[in-house]
Amino acid sequence: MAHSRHYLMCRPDHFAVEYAINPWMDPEAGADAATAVRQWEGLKDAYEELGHKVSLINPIDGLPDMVFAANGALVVGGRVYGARFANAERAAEGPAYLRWFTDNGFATAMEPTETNEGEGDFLTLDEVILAGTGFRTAITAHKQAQEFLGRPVVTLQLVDPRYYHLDTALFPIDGRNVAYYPGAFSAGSREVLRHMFPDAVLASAEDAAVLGLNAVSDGHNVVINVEAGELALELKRRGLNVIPVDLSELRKAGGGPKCCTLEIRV
Ligand SMILES: CN(C)C(=N)NCCC[C@H](N)C(=O)O
Repeated sequence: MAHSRHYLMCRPDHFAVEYAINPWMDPEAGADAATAVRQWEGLKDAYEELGHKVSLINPIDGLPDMVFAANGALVVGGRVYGARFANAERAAEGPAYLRWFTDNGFATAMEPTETNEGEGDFLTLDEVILAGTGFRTAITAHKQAQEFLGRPVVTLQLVDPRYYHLDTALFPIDGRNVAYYPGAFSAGSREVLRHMFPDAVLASAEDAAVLGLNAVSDGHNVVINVEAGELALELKRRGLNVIPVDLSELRKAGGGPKCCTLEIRV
């Protein structure tokens, strides 16, 4: 099918909130792995019903955030730029994801020297890769990714700790346009976004606060957190097919649909 995508996902069998590395996480409140698995299955089913291919990486006991596959790498044109996590709690995920790619025939794979959290902070459009920095991914990784992937990388400065990854504050609607929450970005980066995307969808603080920007679009269908009502209406007004999903359990760790989804672009 024309809009078919290939996604890598990781079943949240070992999901938990045991540490706090972002403001959404409260280890005292915890989270329920069984509920997370059920909600995650709903997301996987939604992709498969849309005709997308889903591959799975085995979850590893002791890595409760491994469900957030988007952070595991950045894959463009079949080249795999590996992740190097900012926090020790997730450090082992980088090599695990890179190994999945080398085991599955991706010969051009790079173990990065610079701190970066994969598609959490790198979002790929047709002509450019947008890259977040400020909380997790180092600006030096933007340069390294550009050199390795041969695509222009545009740096965007994140300023609100609740929106610690670029993909919590912006998603590509298609290869040329995006939706974003302006409050997550510095004044200079807001100007860059206005300049690059004059027709962007601007999300409200309320929709950002339910991780409504952590959505996955194939250019026609947008899989988005069910609570992001106003944003969903605007996307529908623009002719997109909106598929709401409930990932409230995973939001307790600071993640949504996009966090659970690593796109494999060959
Ligand atoms: C948007 N993406 C990929 C994410 N925002 N990922 C969720 C990571 C959550 C994890 N507890 C962490 O803080 O790293």
